[in-house]
Amino acid sequence: MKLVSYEYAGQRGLGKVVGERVIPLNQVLPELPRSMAALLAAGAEVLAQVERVQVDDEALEFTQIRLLPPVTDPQKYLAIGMNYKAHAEEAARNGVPIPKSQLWFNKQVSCLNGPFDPVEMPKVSDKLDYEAELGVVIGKRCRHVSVAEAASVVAGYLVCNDVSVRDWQMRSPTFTLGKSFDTHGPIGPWLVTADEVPDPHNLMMRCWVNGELRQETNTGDMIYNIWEQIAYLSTVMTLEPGDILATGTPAGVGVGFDPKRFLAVDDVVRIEVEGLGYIENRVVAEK
Ligand SMILES: O=C(O)C/C=C\CC(=O)C(=O)O
Repeated sequence: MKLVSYEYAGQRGLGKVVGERVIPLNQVLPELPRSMAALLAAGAEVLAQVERVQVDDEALEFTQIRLLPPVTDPQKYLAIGMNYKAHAEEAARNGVPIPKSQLWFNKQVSCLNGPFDPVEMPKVSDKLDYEAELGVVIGKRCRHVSVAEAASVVAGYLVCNDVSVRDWQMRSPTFTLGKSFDTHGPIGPWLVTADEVPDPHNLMMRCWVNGELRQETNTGDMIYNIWEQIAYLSTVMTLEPGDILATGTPAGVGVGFDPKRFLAVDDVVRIEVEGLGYIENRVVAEK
């Protein structure tokens, strides 16, 4: 299934994508939770009910709705740095040491943004950068998950742009502030449930800026794979339904070029992951 969060006539709801249309799930199933994290927490039986919903006259056209981040209310949005070899090497050229273990940082959930919404160029920096990433959405409350069990706690996958403000990122070893400006977490366009992604470690991922290809990889090139990431994180913390993990960006980020190629106002960043669709965001000046 492809599940969306959307806004229509001033109301927010959950939808299921069928072909070119979106079934307004909260209209068809009034008892259904209105947020993705709550829907995932409701469990397999409720999701099976959603699976059975058929398209009818109530279905909306994409032109009628605004897509929101598929998960609008995660408890956590965590991202791993330097998780593709060629990217770790380009970062090392900028003086960022190659990590000896998984390097995780927070993107504050307040940075989440819709798949086609504008991304702001901060007033305080012009070092704005893009990072194409495969996103994982957790489907079950879990702790101490083994590598072998990790696939069973995944609800699905989506496309992420881990937008980064490089000077603010490097002001502190946690990266957090430079990764967390408002609007700097576009995700989407929908959550593709795990049953429709037979091998998340074999997906082509690409990023274009104004039509120019900047990043291209296969997700099989990750240093730490998704199952290792979930096992590592869940050693430390309970993961909750709706939590989002960004699984690393490949080589080709703007700060990796010589001279550096940061984003400018009016640039358009498009990121596509095979089987998951694409997100596309224009850079605008911060209001
Ligand atoms: O300065 C660089 O070259 C890149 C630094 C950090 C990489 C990063 O943010 C990541 O998410 O990976």
